[in-house]
Amino acid sequence: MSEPRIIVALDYPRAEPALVLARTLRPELCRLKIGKELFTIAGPQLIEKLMQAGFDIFLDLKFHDIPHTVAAACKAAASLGVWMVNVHASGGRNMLLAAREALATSPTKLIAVTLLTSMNRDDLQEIGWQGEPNDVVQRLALLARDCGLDGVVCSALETAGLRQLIGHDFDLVTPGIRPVNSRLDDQQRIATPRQAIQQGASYLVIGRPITQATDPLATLIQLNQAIAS
Ligand SMILES: O=c1ccn([C@@H]2O[C@H](COP(=O)(O)O)[C@@H](O)[C@H]2O)c(=O)[nH]1
Repeated sequence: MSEPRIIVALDYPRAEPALVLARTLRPELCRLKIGKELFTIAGPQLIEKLMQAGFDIFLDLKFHDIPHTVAAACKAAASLGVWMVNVHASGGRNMLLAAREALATSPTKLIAVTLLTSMNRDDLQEIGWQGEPNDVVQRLALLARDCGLDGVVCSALETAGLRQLIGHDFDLVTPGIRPVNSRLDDQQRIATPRQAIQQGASYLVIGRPITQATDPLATLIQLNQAIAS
């Protein structure tokens, strides 16, 4: 069986519901993502339990700070044995290089967030970032690649362009995945799972469409079928 391409975002306020959901899912069908909310409350202990259950973990803490601090944080995160960690590409070259250097001998993947999938053109203008979302994503992805990172977080709307620009040896991790007829919630740059894979995404981050489904396992199986066919 090929590696799982879906990463389920466990955005929960406590460990218990995350563990309950994980017990219904299977490591051959998905990886799991732990973000700021759940890690703040449940920490390394929960990661350990989920890894013992066989899941690869993406620790999505999106570090963004001075280079020394981010390097130390990445090292601490990777020491938990997680599969993937991330930083914000907008932290700049020195921060990205420091993060890369900190994980130089680690098997943990290091990727950078380009532009949050909850942001659109107007949001960009308001914070004074030049260009369209696609331009910003390409600029930051090239910077991340130059600094030796393993990939970036972007929306599926930018993946085809990034594949042309950067090629295939670079992970493109895409949140903002919404199956047809599902709620947008706070996401703005979205695509269906199938569109994302067709456009060149390596991994799809999917939270609420799975975690809030009546039957999360059945939904995960359907989504895997949709991206396989
Ligand atoms: O640009 C980004 C970066 C990270 N995320 C995270 O992905 C999930 C998406 O959850 P949904 O419920 O499927 O919207 C969430 O944990 C975010 O923190 C993102 O959405 N966009």
